[in-house]
Amino acid sequence: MNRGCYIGRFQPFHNGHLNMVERIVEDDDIDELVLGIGSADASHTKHDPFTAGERIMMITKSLVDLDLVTYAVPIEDLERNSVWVSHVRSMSPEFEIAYSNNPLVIQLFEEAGVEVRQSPMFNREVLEGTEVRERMIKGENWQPLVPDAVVEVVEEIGGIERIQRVSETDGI
Ligand SMILES: Nc1ncnc2c1ncn2[C@@H]1O[C@H](COP(=O)(O)OP(=O)(O)OP(=O)(O)O)[C@@H](O)[C@H]1O
Ligand SMILES: NC(=O)c1ccc[n+]([C@@H]2O[C@H](COP(=O)(O)O)[C@@H](O)[C@H]2O)c1
Repeated sequence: MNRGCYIGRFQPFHNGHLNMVERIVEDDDIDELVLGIGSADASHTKHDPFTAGERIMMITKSLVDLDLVTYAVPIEDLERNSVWVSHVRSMSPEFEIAYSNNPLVIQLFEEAGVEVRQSPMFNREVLEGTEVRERMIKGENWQPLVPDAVVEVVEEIGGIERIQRVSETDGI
């Protein structure tokens, strides 16, 4: 039994993340997958608009039809990178393989002796959290970049009004 762990901020969970999960499903040696929600303590900013709970909703609803057991686990940031992998382990179901394309995350897991698997970037020109958030702020067409379930969650929580308001300057 092997469990994987895919870490990201998922602000919001978009189709690039979904493609990555679908690719992990194809890894025959992976039976279950943890989605580690990084910067879990961050919310209500332009860079990190959604709470950990809202990101859990986005991920759970987007992956509901997937043929894989998944766990979404919030992971708060720490001041010290050197102990971050222990911190992740302390919050997560046990896992053997980490999935990430983030150089710092890869470095920290490899130093801790964890196998790391990367994936190609899917349609990265548009499938990027920063691009999705920019489109939300400008009132542009962000919906095609995310799973339908994420559109529903963003609507339910008033996410567009929130990101637009917290991105405003107060004019001072
Ligand atoms: N289009 C994509 N294809 C494959 N992997 C991706 C894609 N976008 C992000 N990832 C990977 O998913 C993980 C989590 O990414 P993250 O939540 O930071 O999304 P992001 O799109 O890079 O967001 P942001 O622009 O907010 O930094 C990282 O390892 C990242 O490299
Ligand atoms: N010291 C730390 O708290 C530490 C170290 C490495 C990664 N992280 C987090 O892991 C996540 C990595 O996700 P991304 O690949 O989406 O950037 C981020 O939330 C990042 O803050 C935290």
